[in-house]
Amino acid sequence: MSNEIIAVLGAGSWGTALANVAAENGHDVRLWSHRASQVAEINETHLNTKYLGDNPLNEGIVGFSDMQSAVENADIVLSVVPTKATREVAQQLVTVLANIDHSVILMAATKGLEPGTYKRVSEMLTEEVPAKYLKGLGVISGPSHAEGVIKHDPTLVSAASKDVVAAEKVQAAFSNQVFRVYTNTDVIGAEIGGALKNVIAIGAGALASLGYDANAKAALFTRGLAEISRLGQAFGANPITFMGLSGVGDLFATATSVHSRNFRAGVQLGEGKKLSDVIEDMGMVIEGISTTKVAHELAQKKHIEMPITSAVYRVLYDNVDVKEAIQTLMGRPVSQEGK
Ligand SMILES: NC(=O)C1=CN([C@@H]2O[C@H](COP(=O)(O)OP(=O)(O)OC[C@H]3O[C@@H](n4cnc5c(N)ncnc54)[C@H](OP(=O)(O)O)[C@@H]3O)[C@@H](O)[C@H]2O)C=CC1
Ligand SMILES: O=C(CO)COP(=O)(O)O
Repeated sequence: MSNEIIAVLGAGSWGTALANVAAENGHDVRLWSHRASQVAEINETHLNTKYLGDNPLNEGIVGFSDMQSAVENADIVLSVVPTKATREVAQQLVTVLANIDHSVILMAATKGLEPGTYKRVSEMLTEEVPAKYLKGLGVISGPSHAEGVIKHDPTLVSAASKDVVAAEKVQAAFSNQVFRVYTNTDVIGAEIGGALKNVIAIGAGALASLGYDANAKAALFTRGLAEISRLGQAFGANPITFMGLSGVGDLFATATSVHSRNFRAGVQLGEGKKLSDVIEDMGMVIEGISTTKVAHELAQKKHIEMPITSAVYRVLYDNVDVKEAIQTLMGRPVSQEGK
């Protein structure tokens, strides 16, 4: 394995965990954060306490406040900020790449859709970053809680890109005995699966808060995946992708785990907590809250049946009680499976 220079933009839980994987593989890893205090903590104590508690970070990770120093000579750049910060950070990256006249493989590990435009993260990056600065563009997706990755739980993800060489480079750079990267060319499927599973995970948390067991969970996962797949296919995704890591895999990991911010948000909403309090108390991005609105609007616009997404939307945005939302779902006209 060759030694790569890898810049990670965003030092939240996922950016830091991915930086740690790359540093453990012996790469030169630069972790950029917009907060100087966090950079100091990473460099001085090899910890990121706000996001990863007392889990020690590999000492090969160097924190940077200056994006240009982080990106200089980088082979691979990972964008791991929340969806809502993606364009802003991409614009800063473009300024840097123009200054140093450099091109990179750019991968997003963000899972969301842009409000208003309905764009996927890779679409935002394509719009923001001129092709002359790109040696390949793609996404990293799959069932991968930062809390598990940092503790070396065996984890599988996919690196999806139309550029197979770029995806293989990312695969080689990040794979090891506990972190295994598959390549995939279906970027649309990987992104729709990664973004939409968060909506179903909120629903799963709400179900859990009511004490419902395996039947209800299986119903939610199965029909949730059916509507994710319907939306994905409307955008040209390969339906097989939803049977893979960034589909059913990530849905399972997120909708069953207390590590998931989306699942936990669903539990709290089900317990009657106000949405604004749920967001404030989490202190980390809960992507599914915004994605639910985007997906609900998209479903209406494109006439795609997404009843579970609509139910989660009504709980989040219309203050509908979880039990009432479930009753509405169960009271829909009976139908044929496979449609
Ligand atoms: N956590 C996980 O296990 C996984 C997360 N993801 C996805 O990765 C993305 C990031 O998630 P995660 O790391 O968990 O999020 P966190 O909330 O843990 O961290 C977000 C990071 O982005 C920084 N940030 C926010 N806005 C900006 C901005 N405008 N400019 C620069 N930096 C900014 C935050 O800084 P500050 O501290 O100042 O707020 C923080 O360092 C999400 O889309 C998520 O869905 C995907 C797989 C796993
Ligand atoms: O995407 C994730 C795991 O694959 C993380 O999910 P949460 O954002 O819900 O924590």
